[in-house]
Amino acid sequence: MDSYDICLWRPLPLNQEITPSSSLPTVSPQTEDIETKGVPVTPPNEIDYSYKLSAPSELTPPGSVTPQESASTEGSVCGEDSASSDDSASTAPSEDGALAEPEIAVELKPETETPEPAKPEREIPEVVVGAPEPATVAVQIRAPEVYDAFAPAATRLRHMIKNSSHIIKCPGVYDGLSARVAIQVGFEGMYMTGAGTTASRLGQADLGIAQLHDMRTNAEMIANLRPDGPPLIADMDTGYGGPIVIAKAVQQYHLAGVAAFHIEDQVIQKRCGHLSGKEVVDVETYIQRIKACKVAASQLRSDIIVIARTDALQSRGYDECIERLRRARDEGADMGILEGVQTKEQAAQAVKDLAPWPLCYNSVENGHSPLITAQEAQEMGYRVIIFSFASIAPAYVAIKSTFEWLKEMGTTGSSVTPKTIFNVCGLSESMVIDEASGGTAFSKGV
Ligand SMILES: C[C@](O)(C(=O)O)[C@H](CC(=O)O)C(=O)O
Repeated sequence: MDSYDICLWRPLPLNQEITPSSSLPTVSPQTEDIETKGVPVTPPNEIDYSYKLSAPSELTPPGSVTPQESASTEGSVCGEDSASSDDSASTAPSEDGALAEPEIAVELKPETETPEPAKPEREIPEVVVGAPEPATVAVQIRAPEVYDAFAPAATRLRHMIKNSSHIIKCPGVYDGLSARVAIQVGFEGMYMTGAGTTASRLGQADLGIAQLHDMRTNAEMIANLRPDGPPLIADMDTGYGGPIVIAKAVQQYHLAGVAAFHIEDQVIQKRCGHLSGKEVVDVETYIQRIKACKVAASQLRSDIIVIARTDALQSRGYDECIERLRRARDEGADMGILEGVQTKEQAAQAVKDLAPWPLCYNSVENGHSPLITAQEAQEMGYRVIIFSFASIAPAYVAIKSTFEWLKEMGTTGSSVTPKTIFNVCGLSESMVIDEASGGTAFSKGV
């Protein structure tokens, strides 16, 4: 028994103030170590991939096309470039959704200047948190500026949660392209939605159909697009089994490079948290799940962040949810999610009731919860906000309206070039690698 008692590893807790001595050491990449003679290579996080962030003024509000509007707008093609579309297509909403098409200007020369780490375009204003004392402390922690791009994503996310005064906004991504767009736009973190993974990989509804293999392979691909990029929070549903399977799931997510995951208390035959008729397991079974996560993470010496989610609101009420989350917290869960909150007041109350334990808000627009913006969630004291449907919903709208147009007109009317997509998906990264390796794959252009 003793040999299994290896829970000595204690990752940095998220609900305690950190001191400089517990901060990550800053690693300055040794450029000369990775420079080969005659083939100048910059460290991975210093390569100029020549991506340009869109200016906020160029952005079209993503909510500007609702599924209803799209269905009823004959001939409109979501995601088309009106400037270069033909007459009929020019009625369509502006191109690339919210994205200005990046000019591909592949720079194969080594950088002369060290690039700034991606920063949000607009500073998020400092907020005064209206929560009671402990929550205020948890939210206002400002640790020293330490950020190591080479640290595991889990470690980086832990430090981001501890060290930033603003809420970490994570768009839901469900495949490589949506994740690439999140990286291109410059998000600090990403969220792999189980609903979106199930819909896109399996063509199925969020009913517990996706299994560990489906989820892990998707998460692994997304997390490794840019290992030094935005940390990935991934859905782990119910953990896909009992404690042994859950421990395997944690191991697989850890090895996949996932920074954080949430595990819930629904029965294995679960459903989306924003559907009615959810059933939850008893508290002891839920706590077993959390313990299994912590044992596995501990064995792996992993910083992976365990987010305990409860779906008990519908069937057991608010107080039992808070009790479940408290128990999960006491078992070492790093963060909590109260799924499907019914009112803004309830969302704010949960932060207060669980303070200083950090909470993540799951924003499912048009789901069972009220619309809460990132700013509002920040003011309530939430530390992370995930927007589960942020890519799958607009993708559906765009694909459907384009297909309707194609069916009618015999052409998509699209102005997006193949290169636009390839650029987002790392064309220039591949070119840099080829050039630096002495390859000539792109010597005649691309
Ligand atoms: C967060 C979630 O687990 C997801 O898979 O994205 C879903 C989102 C949804 O299906 O509405 C959930 O909230 O259960």
